[in-house]
Amino acid sequence: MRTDGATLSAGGDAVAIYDTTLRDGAQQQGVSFTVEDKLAIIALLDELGAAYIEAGWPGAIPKDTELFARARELDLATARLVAFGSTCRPGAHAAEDPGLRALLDSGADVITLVAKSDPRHVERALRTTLEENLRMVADSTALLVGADREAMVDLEHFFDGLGRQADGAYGIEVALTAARAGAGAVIACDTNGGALPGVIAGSVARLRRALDAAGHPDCVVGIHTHDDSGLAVAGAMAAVEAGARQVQGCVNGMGERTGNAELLTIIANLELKTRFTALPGDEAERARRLAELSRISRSVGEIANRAPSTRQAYVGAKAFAHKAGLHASAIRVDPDFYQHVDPARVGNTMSMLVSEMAGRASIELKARELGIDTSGEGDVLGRVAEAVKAREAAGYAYDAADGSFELLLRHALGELPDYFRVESWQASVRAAPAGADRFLPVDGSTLTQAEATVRLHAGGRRFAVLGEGNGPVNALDAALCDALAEVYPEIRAFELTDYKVRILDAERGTRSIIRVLIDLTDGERTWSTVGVGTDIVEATWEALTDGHVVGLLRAGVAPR
Ligand SMILES: CC(=O)SCCNC(=O)CCNC(=O)[C@H](O)C(C)(C)COP(=O)(O)OP(=O)(O)OC[C@H]1O[C@@H](n2cnc3c(N)ncnc32)[C@H](O)[C@@H]1OP(=O)(O)O
Ligand SMILES: CC(=O)C(=O)O
Repeated sequence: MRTDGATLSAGGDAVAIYDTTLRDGAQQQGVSFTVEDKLAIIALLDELGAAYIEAGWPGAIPKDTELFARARELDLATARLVAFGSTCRPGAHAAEDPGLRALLDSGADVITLVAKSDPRHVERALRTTLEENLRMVADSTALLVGADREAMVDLEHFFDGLGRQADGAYGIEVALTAARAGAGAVIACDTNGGALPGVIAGSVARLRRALDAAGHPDCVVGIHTHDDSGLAVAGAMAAVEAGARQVQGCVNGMGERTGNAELLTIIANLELKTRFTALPGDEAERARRLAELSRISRSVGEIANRAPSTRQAYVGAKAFAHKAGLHASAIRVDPDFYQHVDPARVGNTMSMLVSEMAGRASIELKARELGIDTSGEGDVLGRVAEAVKAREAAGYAYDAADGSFELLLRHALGELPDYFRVESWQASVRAAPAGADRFLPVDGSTLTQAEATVRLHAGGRRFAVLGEGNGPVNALDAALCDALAEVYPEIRAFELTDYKVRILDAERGTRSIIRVLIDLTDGERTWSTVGVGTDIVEATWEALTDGHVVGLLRAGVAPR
């Protein structure tokens, strides 16, 4: 029984999830999977419960030929591996087509063939007749079926073709030809990503009716959409409503040009908002699989070396992050007021962002998220909200620096531990030696040298430490770390993972206010801090010292 959101459909049914991250997803600029990458993603998709994983085009791409050879050893729990290819060439017999032979030799027991279904493409791109294209589809499909393979046919440019033809019959005829030859599924492809959801729904319904009327009720209709109009998921959902029972897409919306339909969003939509099922198993089993969506998104992103968008529906790191004070005040009563589903159902979490848009409720909820009890501290909440607004007006940005916010809050609550006290710091940069060639090849060394001195008190002792580095920030960091590590050896594990600088009033040029945001990790936890100043080193120093305090706090270190 689904409880979240609206029910989009009255009739229940199972929709087969067909992942094409490894084939169409790999058609995205900058994506290049190794065989090992593909094997790792196959394992993740199988864990998730995809019905089909289109893993590549053996015969056309050598790595995919190797992948299918190695995949023979795989023992997949839910998924079936699909080899992708095209129909035979015009004028050639399917049985003699080297491409089809390679698909059969791949050992894949499911094979999807792409076929032209728009007369314009048949006549101008394939340079053959409409009849010959039907013959190619029939022969190629029959060859696969005759070899005991499950055959599917992608109807390339299906919607463009139907839209342009006076009677719109050819795309349907290609589908019926494939079904007659034994195809188990015909997939309506919005290859150029230009079709609107209403058009997709109407055309898919028409295709379904045509197959039924021709005596092929068992031939599944699939949908394959691209995001060129920003409507790939909407188109796929509309197609399911209209009778499609297989949905193709890619994890994190990877794919050619603007990408394919984001498959995880479709799975979540189907499972949480319709009566259709997208994952295998009973209700408890499907809920368990659904809760893996966020992890799968991140893992595939890591393997592809393309971090998913933090704003990605359902699974993005910020998909349930709330910034507006009015939202927070209602969320305090019930998170459902500003969330379309419970984030836990897709393995995600809610988070509060504190900024100039915060009210007391935002501060209270963020404090709760940080494990800080603010009950009975109504005045403090108000004061902190005001302080955040005033400091953001001066250039700070707390929604990207929850570590700095924690310090502000703990200070207001009188709970900020006194780890160390800075007496003074200074940093200097020495210019390149006279006569040095600034157009020398870059070899990792720099032409400038920097040093910094930090004087501070910690653990009842005074430290005066000189640091050297390849820049003033690096030198300051070295000096601060050397001084503090005498008392707090824990900070040796702290590592800077990101450093962002922003000029806040660019029209003032080099006299501008500078904001520095840094991300730190101790290998277990990550946190962010912010510093503001008229000087980049001054802003960095603030972010850096705050970063060390937050790190000690989060590691549970007591002041020494
Ligand atoms: C919509 C999609 O995303 S479909 C997936 C597309 N994916 C890829 O193209 C990735 C892999 N492709 C490749 O490695 C190569 O393009 C190959 C090996 C398939 C073909 O390479 P080549 O033989 O050098 O041909 P080329 O790429 O120049 O052109 C494609 C040929 O296939 C033909 N073709 C295109 N679609 C089809 C089809 N559905 N059925 C049969 N032939 C087709 C074209 O007309 C063209 O024929 P031509 O060589 O007589 O002009
Ligand atoms: C088959 C395919 O990838 C397309 O038509 O977009």
